[in-house]
Amino acid sequence: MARLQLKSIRKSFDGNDILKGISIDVKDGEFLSLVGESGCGKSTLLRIISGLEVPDSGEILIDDRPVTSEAPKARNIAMVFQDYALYPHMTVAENMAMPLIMARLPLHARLPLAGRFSPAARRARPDISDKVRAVAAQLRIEHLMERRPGQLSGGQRQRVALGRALVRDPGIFLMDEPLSNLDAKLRVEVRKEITELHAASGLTFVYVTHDQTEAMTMSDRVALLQKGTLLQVGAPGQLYADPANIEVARFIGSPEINFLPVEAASDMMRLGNQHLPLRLSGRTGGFTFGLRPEAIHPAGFAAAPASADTIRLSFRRTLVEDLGHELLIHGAFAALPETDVRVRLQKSHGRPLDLPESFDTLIAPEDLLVFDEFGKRIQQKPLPVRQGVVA
Ligand SMILES: Nc1ncnc2c1ncn2[C@@H]1O[C@H](COP(=O)(O)OP(=O)(O)OP(=O)(O)O)[C@@H](O)[C@H]1O
Repeated sequence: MARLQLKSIRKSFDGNDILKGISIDVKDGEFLSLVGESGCGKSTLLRIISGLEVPDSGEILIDDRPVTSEAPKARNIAMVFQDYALYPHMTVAENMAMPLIMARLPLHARLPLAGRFSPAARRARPDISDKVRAVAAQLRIEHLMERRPGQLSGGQRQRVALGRALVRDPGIFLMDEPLSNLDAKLRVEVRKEITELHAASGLTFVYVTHDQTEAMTMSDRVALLQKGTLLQVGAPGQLYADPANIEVARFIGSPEINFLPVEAASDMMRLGNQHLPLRLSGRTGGFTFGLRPEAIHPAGFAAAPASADTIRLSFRRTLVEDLGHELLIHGAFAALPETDVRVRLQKSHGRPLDLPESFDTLIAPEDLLVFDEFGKRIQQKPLPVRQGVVA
C-alpha cells in the first residue's frame, strides 16, 4: 500500500503540451481511475508515475518520498498493459515467476532466455514458487500453470498478467486499459475480479480507461482528463450528480446527458418557444440546462417526480430502443424541435409499452443542472415561479 501524490506534472512531446500541470493526491489503498478521450494524456501520466517517462516539470511522491528522478524499479510499482506482454514461449508459472527471478539475477543474466536457463534462475526458483502459487490461487488460475499464453483465453491471459504484476508485492498497481482486448461479457467479469482483487489486496490502484462505465463501476474516485488538463476528480456519484462543467457532465453517464439552451429573465425562463415558470436567483441571460435521460418522466408511463413544482413539456419521439428492462426514447421537446433528447423509461416487469408518438413529460426543477455561457456549472438550482409569484 502506498500514497501517491502528483504535483503539477507537465509533459510535452515535439512542442505539444500533452500534460498541462496535473495534480492528484491518491490515497493509500484507493482505486483511482484516469479517464478521458483518446489522446488526452492518460497513458503518458501513467508512464510518468511508473518511471518509464520523465516529466518536464512537477513532482511525484510515494509515501511522501520524492521519486520523480528514481528508476522504475526503485518505485515498487507494478504495471499491467492492455496487450498483457506475456512471454509466449514460457508457461504461465514461468511468466508469473519471471519478475521475481529477474529481480534476483545479476544484470547480465536478465535477458528473458538467459534468465530462464541460467543456474542462478534455477536456484532462485524453489522459494519463488510458493509466492507464485499463492497469487495464482488468489486469481483462481492454479489449473493453468503449465499452459503457454497461446493456449489461454483473453480473460485468462489477463489474469496471468495481473498475477505477474502482483507477485512482486507492489505498493502501487498501475493498469493501462487492461480490459480493452476482451469481449463485452468478459469485460464485465474481469471488471468485477479486478475490483475484488483491489478490495482483497488493499493496494493503491491507478487504472487508465477511456470507458466511463468501467471507471464509474470500479473506482473509489475518477479523475477526468481532457487535452492534458484535469477537469474534475471525485467519487463516481459526485461526478455524475455534481459535475464541475459541461465536459464532465457530457463524458460521465450513459446514455449521455441532454443539453438544452435556455434564456433566463428575472421572472421566467424560456426554452425554445415555451415559457418555463422558473428563474435563476439574480441571474439573467443565456444558460444551458443539463438533464439526465432518467430525469425526464413520460406522464402516465412513469411515476411523477416527487417535486411540488414539476414542469411539463410536450415530447415527440422519433426512435425507441427497447433494452428489455427499459426503453431508450429518442426525440425532441415540442418547444425545441431541433435539439435531440434522450429519455430513459423503466418498463414494468419487462412488459411492452404502447407509447404514443407525442406525450407529455414531467421534470423536477431540482434535477436540472445549470451551466453558464462558458460551460461552467452554476451551483444554484432554478427556482419555481408560481402564478407570477416569485417563490
Ligand atoms: N513518446 C511520444 N512521442 C511523441 N508523442 C507522444 C509520445 N507519447 C505520447 N505521445 C502523444 O501524446 C498524446 C497523448 O498520448 P497518450 O497515450 O498519453 O493518450 P491517451 O489518453 O492514453 O490515449 P489512448 O486512450 O488513445 O491511449 C498523443 O497525442 C500521443 O500521440
